[in-house]
Amino acid sequence: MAKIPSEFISLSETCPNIIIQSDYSTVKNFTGEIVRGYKKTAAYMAKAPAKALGEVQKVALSRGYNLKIFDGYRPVKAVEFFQEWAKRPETNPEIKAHYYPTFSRLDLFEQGFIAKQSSHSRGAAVDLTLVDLKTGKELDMGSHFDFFDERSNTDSKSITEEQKKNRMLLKELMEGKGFKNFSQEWWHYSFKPEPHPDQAFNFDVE
Ligand SMILES: C[C@@H](N)C(=O)N[C@H](C)C(=O)O
Ligand SMILES: [Zn+2]
Repeated sequence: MAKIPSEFISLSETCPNIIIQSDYSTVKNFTGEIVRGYKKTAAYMAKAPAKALGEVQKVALSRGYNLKIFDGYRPVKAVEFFQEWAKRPETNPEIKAHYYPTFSRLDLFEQGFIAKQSSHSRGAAVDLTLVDLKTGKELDMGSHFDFFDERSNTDSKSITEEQKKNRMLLKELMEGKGFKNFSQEWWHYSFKPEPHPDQAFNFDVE
């Protein structure tokens, strides 16, 4: 049984039947490695944001969509792992082409796509998308999760009207329950006010 601090709760508890796709607990992410601190497919957040996400899910379900979570709470050790990874030389051109074709690893921090002190570690942020209940498929957002490029900016001019509409639907649902979008990444939302603004956590996702 996972040992989770009392300030946190599993999103599976506050959001019944939520879909969790934890790429960081696999090698299928921008580092090409299992990210430090991710021990299984699970997602946690601080209690207030987790409950607010449950409210988002209720509205989404009533409109024919479920939420798919890519990441919730992120241990400090994972953020450190990202920084160590960025200092290492490029090794896999396929991964680079898939996740950050136009930037170097270090650029990703300088450009703001990856934070050195992340609201994910404070339990306030979530990376997510919408899934159509009828088809079981993700809505087309015009770029995939963790595609670090201008195209992933929420108001990117390089996407279709349909993709823009899908991003705006996610934004409307999230903003309706107290989350704010990070304009550089359509999938990243932080709950405001943060319940633990001065505390970064470091327990494993297990
Ligand atoms: C790495 C990406 N999924 C993300 O969450 N980026 C924001 C800026 C963060 O690292 O907090
Ligand atoms: Zn994020």
